[in-house]
Amino acid sequence: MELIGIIVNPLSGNGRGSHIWGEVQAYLQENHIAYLAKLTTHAGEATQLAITLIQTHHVQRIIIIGGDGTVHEAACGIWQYQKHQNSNDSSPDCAIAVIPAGTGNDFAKAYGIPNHPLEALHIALHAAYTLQIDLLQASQMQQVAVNSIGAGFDGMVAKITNEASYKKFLNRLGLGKLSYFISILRVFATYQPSTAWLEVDGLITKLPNMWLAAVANIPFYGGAIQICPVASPTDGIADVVVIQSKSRLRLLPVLFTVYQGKHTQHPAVSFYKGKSISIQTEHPLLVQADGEFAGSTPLQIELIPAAITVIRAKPTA
Ligand SMILES: Nc1ncnc2c1ncn2[C@@H]1O[C@H](COP(=O)(O)OP(=O)(O)OP(=O)(O)O)[C@@H](O)[C@H]1O
Repeated sequence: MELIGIIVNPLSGNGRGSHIWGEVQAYLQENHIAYLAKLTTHAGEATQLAITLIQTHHVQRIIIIGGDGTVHEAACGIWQYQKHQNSNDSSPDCAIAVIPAGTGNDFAKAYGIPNHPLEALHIALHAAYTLQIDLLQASQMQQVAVNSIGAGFDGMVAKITNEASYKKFLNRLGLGKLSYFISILRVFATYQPSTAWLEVDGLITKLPNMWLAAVANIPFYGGAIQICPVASPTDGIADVVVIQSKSRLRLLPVLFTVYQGKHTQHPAVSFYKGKSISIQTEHPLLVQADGEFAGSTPLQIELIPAAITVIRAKPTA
């Protein structure tokens, strides 16, 4: 019988992870499903937990109960393990699945995973649909991102959201996504754009008055903001979205259309595509990777094609 690895962030979604784990555990036990669960005890631990589950317990599937931050860490572990795997080792790659328990849950949304824990669990257990997804590797972080890496405005939003007391409060009310919107409004009121230089596959573009530059692997970030509607995790290419404006007021329409992905024609917004991306800035800007604060610019990002396997929901026609 296959042993299924499970990583739980009990604190994700302000305790939702712990609650969901109780429900999932009861189902697994009632149905005599073999599993090995590891609960995180501190930030950053899910990377090593994923490596241990694969290396020591030989799991071929890891289910994450948590938010995008925990998925990010576990994906780093799976990728690091696979990278150092002996090339003679023919054992199949370890797939990752998610039962969303976080605040934003953009990863789950991108792969059609429902919010209902047992429905998400069924998808993870049946594993009828899988995808080999690209990853974004940020060289200075020794990390990979599954969703996006962004600098500037969104780095600041990630930082203040993760520190905000209203995130906890809104999660308790089941309104966690609203916390990103509140942070966006807060940052929007005071953010000062600056000059940056974007290099995509060797082509350098100067970006005066840059608010943000985000490299996207999926269309969403920040709790279902459709920042880059055309981004695909399976096309072997990264999409870069840049927002530039001298005027704050001029960006208001972007703020209110970006949730539906209808900001793409706005003159302040531009898109690029490439595999090797660097972002240099006149002064260090905050960086987010999968919604977690991840240092500051400069950034060098490489796309790693078809790097890990994701268990997804049945694709809609
Ligand atoms: N036991 C723990 N104690 C403290 N921090 C933890 C623990 N386990 C994980 N973390 C950290 O919590 C951060 C957020 O976790 P996660 O993304 O799962 O939940 P979230 O913040 O509620 O959701 P989202 O990322 O969707 O906003 C991660 O950076 C992770 O490293």
